[in-house]
Amino acid sequence: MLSSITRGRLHRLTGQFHEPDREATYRRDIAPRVRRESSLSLLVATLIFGMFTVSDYYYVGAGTEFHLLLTVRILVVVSCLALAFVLGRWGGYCRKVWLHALPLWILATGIILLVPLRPESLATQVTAVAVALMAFYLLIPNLLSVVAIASLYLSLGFLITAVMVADASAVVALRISLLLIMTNAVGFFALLRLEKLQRQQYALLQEERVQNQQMTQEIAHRKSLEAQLRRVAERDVLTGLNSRGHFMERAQGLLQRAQSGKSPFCLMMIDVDHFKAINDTWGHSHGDRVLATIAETCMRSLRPQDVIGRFGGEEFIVALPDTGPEDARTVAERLRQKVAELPVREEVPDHRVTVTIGIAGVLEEATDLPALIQQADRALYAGKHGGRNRVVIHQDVGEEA
Ligand SMILES: Nc1nc2c(ncn2[C@@H]2O[C@H](COP(=O)(O)OP(=O)(O)OP(=O)(O)O)[C@@H](O)[C@H]2O)c(=O)[nH]1
Repeated sequence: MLSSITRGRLHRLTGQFHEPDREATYRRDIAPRVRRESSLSLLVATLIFGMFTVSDYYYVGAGTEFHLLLTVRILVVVSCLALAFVLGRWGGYCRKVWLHALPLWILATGIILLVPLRPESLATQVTAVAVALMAFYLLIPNLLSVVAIASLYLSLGFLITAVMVADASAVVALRISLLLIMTNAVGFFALLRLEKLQRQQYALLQEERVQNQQMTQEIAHRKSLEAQLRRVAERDVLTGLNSRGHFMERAQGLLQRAQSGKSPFCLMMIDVDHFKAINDTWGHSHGDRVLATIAETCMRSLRPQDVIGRFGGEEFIVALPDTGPEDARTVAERLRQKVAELPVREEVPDHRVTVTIGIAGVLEEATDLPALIQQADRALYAGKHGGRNRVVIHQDVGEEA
């Protein structure tokens, strides 16, 4: 099915694209194929032309005429073979159209020259000319104008020679003319159709390529948008830590791995003490900077395999794989101390920022993440209740760190 893309874009008589640029691109794209096919067709046609030496001998026998015929055939064959080689290597279809036309003219001249040398076999030669014309039209691809002109030259040249040299009668000349007109017409329209079909196919292919390219670009754009969205969803804007949702996903994975590998796993809830007072006294922007500094401090103090996220407000959450409660306490203590020593004098002058940390460890196999969070939260609450700036493990809720 041909789309509207190609309809009306091809010249009626040449089958070429109306737009010169498009035609030039088309020719450039098919140049290697045309070169190959032209060279091969020429090779075959030349060899067939040469093979007719046998029939020359049959018609004229060994003698001067035969030698002349042989010379013509050898000249045509040698020059055409050389041109077939040149075409195959350098026959640029766009710039060197004359190179494609030349062998056709040589072949046509060779065929015309046979008439005075073998006038008695005119009938056979008419058939040979008709076959040669069809071969020109059908075997030489994508060169309609070149082929049409060469065919016209062969037809007229043959007709004139037949009348002038072989003394063809008016009736015979008329018959030859009709046959050649018919052969030319059939050949021309067959090649015209072929040229149009090939260009239509090419145009459709181009269109498809453009669409595919657009689709690829669209897919790449969407993928990059998706990645951007994912990054936004996974990160907390203020602190750069994992967002709550992303933390839950990652922590869930770590917990499952710990449970199936029967390795210890702990969860830490970190809450900034009296943070409301910081906001109220120095403003939200100062509060934000304090939160970001604490987040950075925590992140730097953890191991690469630990996962930290912002749980909400001034609360952070940490998953510690391969860590038992006592080791988690050590980590938490280190964190607590580092926060307490933070140089945040610029943000909150004369204020010592502290955090309270609640820890829960997996004791039973069935413990799930929400339960663990609840336990850590309870420990945190106990820590707040117990005076803040401390670490509390869930199993010893009520005790001070
Ligand atoms: N600047 C800033 N403040 C926030 C943010 N998220 C939550 N807060 C504030 O953090 C404060 C938390 O206050 P509370 O829950 O009363 O806790 P607290 O004052 O830290 O007291 P304790 O936790 O009991 O020690 C609230 O005033 C929130 O508005 C944030 O992203 N930036």
